[in-house]
Amino acid sequence: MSARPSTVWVVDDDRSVRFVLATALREAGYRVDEFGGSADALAAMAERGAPDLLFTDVRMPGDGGLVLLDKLKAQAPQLPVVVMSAYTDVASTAGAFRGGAHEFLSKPFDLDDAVALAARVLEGTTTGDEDVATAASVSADVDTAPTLVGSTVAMRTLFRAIGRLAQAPLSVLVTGETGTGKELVARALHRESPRAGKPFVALNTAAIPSELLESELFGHEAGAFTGASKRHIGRFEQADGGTLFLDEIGDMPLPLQTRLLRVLAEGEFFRVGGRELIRVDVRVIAATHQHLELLVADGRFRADLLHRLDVVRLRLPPLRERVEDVPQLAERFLAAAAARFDAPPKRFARTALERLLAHTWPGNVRELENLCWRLAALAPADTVTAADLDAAMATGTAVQGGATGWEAALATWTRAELDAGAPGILERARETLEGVLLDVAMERSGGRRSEAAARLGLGRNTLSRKLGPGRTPRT
Ligand SMILES: Nc1ncnc2c1ncn2[C@@H]1O[C@H](COP(=O)(O)OP(=O)(O)OP(=O)(O)O)[C@@H](O)[C@H]1O
Repeated sequence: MSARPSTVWVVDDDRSVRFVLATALREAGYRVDEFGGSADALAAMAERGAPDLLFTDVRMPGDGGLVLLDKLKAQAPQLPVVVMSAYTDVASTAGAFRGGAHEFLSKPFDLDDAVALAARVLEGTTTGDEDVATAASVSADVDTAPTLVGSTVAMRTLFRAIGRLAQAPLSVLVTGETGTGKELVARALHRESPRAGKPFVALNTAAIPSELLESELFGHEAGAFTGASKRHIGRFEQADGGTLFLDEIGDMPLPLQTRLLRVLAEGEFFRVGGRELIRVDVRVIAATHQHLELLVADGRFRADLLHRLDVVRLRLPPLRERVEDVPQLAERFLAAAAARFDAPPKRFARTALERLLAHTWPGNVRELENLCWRLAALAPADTVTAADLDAAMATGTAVQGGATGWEAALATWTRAELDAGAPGILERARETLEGVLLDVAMERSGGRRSEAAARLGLGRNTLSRKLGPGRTPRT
């Protein structure tokens, strides 16, 4: 530290936060002033000039921290400002970075981290993000895509990175297992970027036959190949001015990788069969669940393309590494399902929640989301029990192809019925299921209705009604 101790200001309406942070900073040798709100800080600045560093809370009576940030940046553009907030979602962090924040500190924070951050900023050793942080201002959100949920350290760190990266026109490679939210991250990067008003175009490389991929990406002219009756505008052109999300990039055939690399380097291309040179301004975000370095070593992915796409890498942790986020995610999904079904949201019983936390989530967030939608539709009561959960998980496994026994048979039957466009599938399935249960229970109870009813957990009258006077057993 230089001879003159650096001055640090702490602006927060919460006296205890202010006190502990100021004390820790003083102990580290800084000259610290505390302010209970934006107005006091601005008045002090008018009087004695800017400090070397300023920490500010976001939500405060009067002007909030982001308005303060705006005013500070107008008066002292070089002043590094650290924004502190308990609101760590992408929109808040991106809002802070857009306003020119130097860093974002999630509350509650570790005091040592805050002091270390102050030291890094004051010694000018933060990562050179200043240019990024003070870059372009942006229009309001236009995309209403679902927001990323998560409050584990891993996710907060990710949100901060998204907030920061959204402002820079860099290529980003998003890695993570299937269903971890890679596309959602790409959408958030777009939504918070200066490109938000322009298109976000997604293309799943693995889902398109390789012979069609080139024209899907770059378009074609009429007559370019058999079946090309009309001109087709490719995804690159559709995304002009905006963001192109290339999912499963590891599945792109090698010849197309070569072409993509050239387009990325030159920013221009010909449509398939075309003569007009097309120029586009597109930010590319690629995603993969594969280990691209291994594909490179195998000769299946171009190293130079990897370098071009991988300017910044965001890794999405699998859900099993952040199970603390499961309850919050589940609540979000149950609420979304309830809104769709126009019903009150269901809640999890404690035992059900414990089961969710113990599960390993091979399908990650998508698996949890699907499970919640099934529960919202199928669990009978407002509270989801562990038994409801077991039943819904078994169905899920059947659907994902890992089931054995009757769930697998049911899944096969359902597929066949759906493919055949058969009507009333659920009703027929219910009737069949119930019929089998009743018949087998009667068989095992030697035809005694009261016993069969008791063993099934039904009232005797209900069973009688369901069996009817002359019903023929199915088994
Ligand atoms: N953190 C999150 N908060 C809320 N929803 C999420 C989150 N992560 C994922 N989801 C939801 O889970 C589903 C799967 O996410 P997404 O499609 O982004 O995953 P992905 O990693 O791109 O999957 P794949 O590799 O299979 O394409 C989506 O419906 C998405 O909205």
